[in-house]
Amino acid sequence: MSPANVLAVRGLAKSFTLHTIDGRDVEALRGVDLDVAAAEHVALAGTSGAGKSSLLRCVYRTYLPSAGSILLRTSSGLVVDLAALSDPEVADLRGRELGYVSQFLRSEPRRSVLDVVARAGTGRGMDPATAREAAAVALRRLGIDERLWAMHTTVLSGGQKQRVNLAAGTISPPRLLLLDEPVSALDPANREAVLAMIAELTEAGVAVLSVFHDLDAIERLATRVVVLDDGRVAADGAPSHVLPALHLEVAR
Ligand SMILES: Nc1ncnc2c1ncn2[C@@H]1O[C@H](COP(=O)(O)OP(=O)(O)OP(=O)(O)O)[C@@H](O)[C@H]1O
Repeated sequence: MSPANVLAVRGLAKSFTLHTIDGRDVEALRGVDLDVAAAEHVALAGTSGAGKSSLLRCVYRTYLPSAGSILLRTSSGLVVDLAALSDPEVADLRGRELGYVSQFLRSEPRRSVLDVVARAGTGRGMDPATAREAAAVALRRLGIDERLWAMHTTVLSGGQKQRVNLAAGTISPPRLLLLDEPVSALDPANREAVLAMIAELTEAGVAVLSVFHDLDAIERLATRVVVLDDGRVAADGAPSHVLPALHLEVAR
């Protein structure tokens, strides 16, 4: 693994057996190689079903890969293979090294907005008072009105849930941030605020691997674009090289 890389994925494969439909296998990933360095934002692109979300979920180890390695260089310089770690080892790394923000907030009944974000902070080793302060900063930053902080997350709108999710996922910047459609439910002003925050995280040295459906967000944030096609890497290069072809595909 090159010393510059935070993440090095090699030969990653993931298949699903559809037990309820004649037991057939779906191959979501068929041998993906991909690197992400510190302060680099790699955006995954490709048509629906190409394997983008499956790749993020394998890296976060929501999915156990079928084959291949997912090497992560931790803050201490140690290189670990996420594909081979036990669940408790992965859970430990999730707190300190890996952040994952999807488009959906896991609704936690009877837990307030401030609690949900502060708990993400204590999960990353902050003491409770510091975590509440950091949660307040993150919520303000993402434009969540203070009147909502005591409310249960279940009553929030889709866009509010998405921003609470982002506040929790970035309360203390992880080494590798995985983003799956983080602005899909946001109005233009909040979308701008979130895109600016993501750009700042990259500038601060966080390695980002993302999925955005809109090419404008990719154009603004990505330092590199990796195009997946049917579970394989079809292109990997600078946005200025890869995006024109994607624009043409969208226009078709
Ligand atoms: N949990 C699962 N069980 C069975 N099949 C799955 C599962 N997750 C993904 N797949 C299949 O894997 C393939 C890749 O799906 P994936 O969600 O990774 O694609 P994607 O590129 O993120 O698509 P989209 O842009 O529509 O979100 C698809 O054929 C999908 O049906």
